[in-house]
Amino acid sequence: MSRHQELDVALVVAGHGRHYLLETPEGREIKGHPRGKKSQLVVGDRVRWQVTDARGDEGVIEAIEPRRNLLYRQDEWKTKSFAANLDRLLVLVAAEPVFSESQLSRALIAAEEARIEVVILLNKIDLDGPAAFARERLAPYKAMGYEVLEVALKTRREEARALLGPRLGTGSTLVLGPSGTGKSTLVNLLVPGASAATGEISTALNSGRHTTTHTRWYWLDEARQAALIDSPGFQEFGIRHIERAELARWMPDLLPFQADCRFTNCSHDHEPGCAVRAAVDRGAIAASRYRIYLELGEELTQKRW
Ligand SMILES: Nc1nc2c(ncn2[C@@H]2O[C@H](COP(=O)(O)OP(=O)(O)OP(=O)(O)O)[C@@H](O)[C@H]2O)c(=O)[nH]1
Ligand SMILES: [Zn+2]
Repeated sequence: MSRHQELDVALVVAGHGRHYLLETPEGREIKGHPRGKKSQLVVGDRVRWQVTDARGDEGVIEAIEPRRNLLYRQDEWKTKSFAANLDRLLVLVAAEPVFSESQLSRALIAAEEARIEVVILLNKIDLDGPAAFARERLAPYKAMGYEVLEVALKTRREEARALLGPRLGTGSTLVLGPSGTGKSTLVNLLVPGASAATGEISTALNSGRHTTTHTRWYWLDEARQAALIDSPGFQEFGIRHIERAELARWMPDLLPFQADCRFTNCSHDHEPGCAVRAAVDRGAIAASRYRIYLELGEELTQKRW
């Protein structure tokens, strides 16, 4: 048993640089400072802490509890963690702007590898033409087993709330979505007062912008059974942490075929007797997904320096 076992537990609900906002089981907010120089804490972490001030609202973080999972991205230069101890990932896409299938696939692969359940949410279905096109592009993802929900977060608010409320009603959900898809609209629909909280943090940090600049945990209900985690936008979802040889394993449409390849270490690229390529040829795997597989495979094969 760890020597920190007798200390109080708290949840990391936000982090800015070297400071963390912790929440006690009673719902009190504590300003937490990690011991040591480098800190690896992320939102969703549970920590053991010890009070350091007379009022009891500041403390030092002594230890981090083991994580159930951690979602992160990794490019050539750095690793960026999104959050820990997630029950699901909600990938938000929209009819407009047209979403990148590569970015979507990257998020799904990272979630599969981290064993985190995924829900794909298509927003702006009030835009008929673009929505039909988006649906078409999402069809392969539905076919490979992903849950795809559809909403118009701005124009059909009650309908969206009725659909998402129960679906996200337990556990922690991280929301990822490119800029302009309606991430703020989603958070504000489900978390009354969220924009004020974002503003407060922006003011405190002098960032002056009322967009999400930090990852933040929001409770969805008073009983604090369900949470939504909002995180800032990013350019590219690097998946350098995925093994090249394992890539197809995290792609549910490729996975069932690879056992039938002639070579057990088939890269599904050029080898004879490749069952994955045969499946692509007869349309059992979407051409777009195979293209993404090849691109990602290439990326993961490149030397790091
Ligand atoms: N037509 C339509 N527009 C929507 C819907 N939901 C959001 N929008 C619009 O889409 C734009 C982007 O919405 P935001 O919620 O600001 O998107 P965001 O993803 O937070 O974008 P960033 O702030 O750039 O990160 C806004 O102009 C919204 O009004 C919808 O259901 N239908
Ligand atoms: Zn193969």
